[in-house]
Amino acid sequence: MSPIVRASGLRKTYGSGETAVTALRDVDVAFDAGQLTAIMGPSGSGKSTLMHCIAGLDRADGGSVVVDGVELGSLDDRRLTELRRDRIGFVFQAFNLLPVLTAEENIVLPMTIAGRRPDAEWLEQLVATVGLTDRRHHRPSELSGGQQQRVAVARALASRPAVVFADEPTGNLDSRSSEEVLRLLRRAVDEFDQTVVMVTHDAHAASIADRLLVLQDGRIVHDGPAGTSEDVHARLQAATDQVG
Ligand SMILES: Nc1ncnc2c1ncn2[C@@H]1O[C@H](COP(=O)(O)OP(=O)(O)OP(=O)(O)O)[C@@H](O)[C@H]1O
Repeated sequence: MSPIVRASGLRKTYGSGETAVTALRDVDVAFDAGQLTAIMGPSGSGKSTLMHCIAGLDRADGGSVVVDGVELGSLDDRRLTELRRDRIGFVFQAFNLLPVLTAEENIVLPMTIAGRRPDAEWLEQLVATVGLTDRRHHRPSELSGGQQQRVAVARALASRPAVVFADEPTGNLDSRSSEEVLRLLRRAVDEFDQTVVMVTHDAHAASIADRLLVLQDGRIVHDGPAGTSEDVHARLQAATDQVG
């Protein structure tokens, strides 16, 4: 079975000359379907850059990215936007919900824009799974941070994308809401066979993953099972010590 996402020889440098910063150095990585992967690493190690390049939010300087069988480098901006809308789900630290829309309208928005209607039964299941059945007609300002992030997770899952990218999904949440969001991402993988890739600074969040990638200075320095929070912590420490 071929992976859902594959990056080969990915390179990215910001700026030029003396002030140039190399954020990715020949990164090769593949993500199989139905797995939850956590990406960790010290600040500035290239996590966001890697996620943005493999999610089609930014273009790498070299190498290739294939998502769901499509080589991103071959797409013009319009096609890339369509691929992101149709095949990729996003969860951001800042929720990014539209304030004038209700929870349910936010959930179906990407599909509405694409001119598609979500299957009614699937929508019911999704709203129930994220625990928002009685809040579906509320606007974001009437919801807690945890509830808003659950809306964002449902929105990411609504079109049954090939892959969901979550960038620090618990970064703005208290521990109880974080736990709820993490449990949801885990359920998306276990029950809906969703593929999820999550960037996080939180060792506990990473411990719910199947796989842990650790980045250091634009390279992957660890790739293996996530294990417990303590395991994650030790991996991160080892990667940091190794270079620092
Ligand atoms: N737009 C940009 N212009 C210049 N340099 C950048 C830009 N974006 C990132 N960088 C640099 O590239 C490197 C990798 O940054 P990146 O944001 O990918 O790291 P990160 O691991 O996600 O960090 P953090 O955990 O702090 O979010 C850093 O040295 C950063 O300063």
